Amino acid sequence: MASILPASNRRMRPDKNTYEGKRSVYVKNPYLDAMDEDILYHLDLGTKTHNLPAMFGDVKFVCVGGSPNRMKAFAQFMHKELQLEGDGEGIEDICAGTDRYCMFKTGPVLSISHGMGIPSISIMLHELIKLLHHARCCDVTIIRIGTSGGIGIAPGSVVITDIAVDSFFKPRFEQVILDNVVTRSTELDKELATDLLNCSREIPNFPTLIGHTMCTYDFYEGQGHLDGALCSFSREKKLDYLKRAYKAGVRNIEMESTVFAAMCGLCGLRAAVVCVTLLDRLESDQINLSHDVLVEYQQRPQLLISNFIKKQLGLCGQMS
Ligand SMILES: O=P(O)(O)O[C@@H]1C[C@H](O)[C@@H](CO)O1
Ligand SMILES: O=c1cc[nH]c(=O)[nH]1
Repeated sequence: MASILPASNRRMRPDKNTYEGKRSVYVKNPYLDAMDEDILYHLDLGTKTHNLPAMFGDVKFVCVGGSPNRMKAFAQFMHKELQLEGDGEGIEDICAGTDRYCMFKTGPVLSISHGMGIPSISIMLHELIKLLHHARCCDVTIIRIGTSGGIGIAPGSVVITDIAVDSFFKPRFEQVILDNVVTRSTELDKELATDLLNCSREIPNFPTLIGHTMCTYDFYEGQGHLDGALCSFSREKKLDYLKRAYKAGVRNIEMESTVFAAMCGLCGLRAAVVCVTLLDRLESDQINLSHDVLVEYQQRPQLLISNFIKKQLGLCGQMS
């Protein structure tokens, strides 16, 4: 992929953020326009060193997930599904110059890892959103494809999030800015969620539902695990909490959806969260699936999203 800008182009700056009749990617930072160069440090990309419009201008779908290997596997899968040239095995990590995140591009689909938890995905999203903005991308759909703990549903179920809630079951993300707390909405695109659910119905034996997703700051104490290094609550308290979550509409728990929904919503990205559940937290805490089952479960959101993307691109006669 041609990525490094010739010296003569190094002063090139993106145009203003307006694209007639299209939904552009917004940045809401008055300082950005005045910057001579924007270095996307954690992605090892920049506006002077890379021709971002040439590299990424055609991106229409961005898929993100915690694990670098999963996101590479997804890119290879998309390569096959979109019937792109070659076998996709040698697909290049665009962010190879940093080991913070990895990024792969297959046609109009970008696949990026975000690590675990709100701080990690938040840093990636700041730089990704600026990247899409600098590249003048428009009409971008972004989907988090992840794993989660289910509440009261069979392991292996795929949950499409209608709204992300915090540990108090509230649809909000509280961003600490300097020494202020700013509350942001965590609503996701309802039409996109419904389209994804309809798409899932075309896949045989594919348990899928729409529900609230609870996003916590921690895997163990934050999610009521009895198996962490620290645990100061009883089994009864844990179950009482998870049952109250279920009653509030929560069907799964993970660690990124609130900030993902908040940031994408503010920046004009059509966003969805699709996570497979690895266990039912009313039944257990330890994830003891065999490797093969774990791999198969993790592929479920990938299969759904690949079918969805193919449909969107008019390749629906070739569903997996
Ligand atoms: O996308 P992944 O599968 O990494 O998402 C969940 C939430 C945490 O990042 C992690 C905890 O195991 O998995
Ligand atoms: O229980 C789980 C499983 C995966 N990811 C989570 O955040 N929680």
